[in-house]
Amino acid sequence: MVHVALTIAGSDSGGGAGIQADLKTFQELGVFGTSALTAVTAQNTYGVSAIQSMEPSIITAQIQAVKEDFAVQAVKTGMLFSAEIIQAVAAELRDSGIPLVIDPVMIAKGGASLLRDEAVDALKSALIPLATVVTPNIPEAEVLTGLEIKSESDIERAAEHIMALGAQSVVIKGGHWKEAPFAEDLFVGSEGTRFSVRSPWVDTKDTHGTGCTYSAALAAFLADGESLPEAVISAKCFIHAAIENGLGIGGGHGPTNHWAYNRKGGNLMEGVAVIG
Ligand SMILES: Nc1ncnc2c1ncn2[C@@H]1O[C@H](COP(=O)(O)OP(=O)(O)OP(=O)(O)O)[C@@H](O)[C@H]1O
Ligand SMILES: Cc1ncc(CO)c(N)n1
Repeated sequence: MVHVALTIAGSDSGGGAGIQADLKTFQELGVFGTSALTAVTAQNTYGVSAIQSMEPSIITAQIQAVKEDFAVQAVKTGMLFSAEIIQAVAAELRDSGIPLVIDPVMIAKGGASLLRDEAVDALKSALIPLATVVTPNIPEAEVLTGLEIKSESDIERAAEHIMALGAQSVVIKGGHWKEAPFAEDLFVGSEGTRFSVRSPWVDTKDTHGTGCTYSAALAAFLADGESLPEAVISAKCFIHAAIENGLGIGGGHGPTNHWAYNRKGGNLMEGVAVIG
């Protein structure tokens, strides 16, 4: 039977990030995509020009409508914007028993804020404790932990800190740490599981929506029954193929190529290595 995943995220009119990236990723991975829209952004590859968030009650209603009808096998959250929205989403996900990927989206590539400053506390206290896995980039990990991340040991410390907030596991994505020799993500799970997944850097400006696409792929592989460590590795393979085969559309930070993984053929792990 087909597996069902739910994304709770904002709309990116430019189609490279947000709910559009999530649904394209689910589709490519053979998972039936459902959605609860948290906000509408007017956005393209240059940046965000307007944001309108949804009323929490309509977000709750969307999640309930999906949950009442489908056996959802994985949920991911993206842009949540306000503390009220985070509380509404957390109330629907608490005790659901469904694997939950939290991408703690804060700032768009062009600098626009997708999460109000005062919502960070709600994210930490209400949502992160429900997470199967949290997937911050390095600036997001700094905001969540209050730590300054300058080295590999800082990344490890930040991961432990996020686990201490109650998350079952964390992936700290290395896409913003350009001085590192590889684009390397650290996974830390329960019972001491810890490894890194790395790929060569792709020299491109077309990285709009990499985090959304990555976390959607992670949710899709979980919905499909992969174990968490397997899904972390598979999601890296998906995003690496998507970045490596950029589409060259849009004048700013262009979107990634959601078709690339399926069109790759041969060894899907090519270019990706697991360390530790
Ligand atoms: N230039 C690159 N080359 C190869 N891999 C990359 C590159 N940039 C990012 N990645 C990988 O893409 C994934 C997403 O990481 P990143 O840190 O860019 O997320 P993000 O900042 O949340 O993305 P966004 O905010 O654009 O949605 C990670 O697996 C990271 O290692
Ligand atoms: C709607 C939306 N969600 C997430 C991101 C982060 O990439 C974005 N740019 N736009």
